[in-house]
Amino acid sequence: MTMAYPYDLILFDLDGTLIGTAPEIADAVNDTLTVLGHPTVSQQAVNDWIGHGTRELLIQALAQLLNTSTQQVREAEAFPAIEAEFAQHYQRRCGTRSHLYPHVRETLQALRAAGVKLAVVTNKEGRYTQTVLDAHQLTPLLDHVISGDTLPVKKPDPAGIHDCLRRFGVAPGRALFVGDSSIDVATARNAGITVWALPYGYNMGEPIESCQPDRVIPDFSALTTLLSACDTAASA
Ligand SMILES: O=C(O)COP(=O)(O)O
Repeated sequence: MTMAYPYDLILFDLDGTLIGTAPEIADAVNDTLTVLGHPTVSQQAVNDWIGHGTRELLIQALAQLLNTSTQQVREAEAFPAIEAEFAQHYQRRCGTRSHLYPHVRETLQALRAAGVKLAVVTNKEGRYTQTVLDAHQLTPLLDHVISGDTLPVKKPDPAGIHDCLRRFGVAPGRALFVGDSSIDVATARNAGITVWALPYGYNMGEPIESCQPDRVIPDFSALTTLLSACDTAASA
């Protein structure tokens, strides 16, 4: 018998939820800073800057090093060239030091086999999203991917979720967001869908409980167990 899950569509954040990407993001940022003749930044600092896309992360790193505002970095004449330099390093680093979190692949496979539509909604720019997903052979398991530059707005704007709901003809009550940060919780709340959160990702240094997701789940095996329990409860 095919498992009937309580959700027809599950949307996943990428960085810190499906894949631990922080080490190779730090490598690319530090490659860039080294070329520019700046000191490097720590892994912890990079972890805490993840969330608004790699462009914003690079801006934060430069603002800290140059002791200036993010606005000034964003508007600096030299910034486009720095971003282009970073792009080369990040494309090269993508997939080299990231890792899939435990039980992610089996969970996505099981959900897909049960007919649940699966999508990624990330703030990471599209070209890097694709490289990271391909490096971990996740692309064939996903029905749709929305990156930080796919739409005119990114998370916490709910447009990415709305796009997926429309695309798959799913009502908000039948969709679940699984993420690792306050940005993900806010995005799901803005779209009016349920949100479960993992505690091991990147939440700008804050414990995930402080964002008040509907549930905190320890890992992906718990996700399957909880969804199956919902099924048992529904059919009891
Ligand atoms: O690239 C980022 O900063 C954030 O990416 P995420 O939305 O997948 O967490």
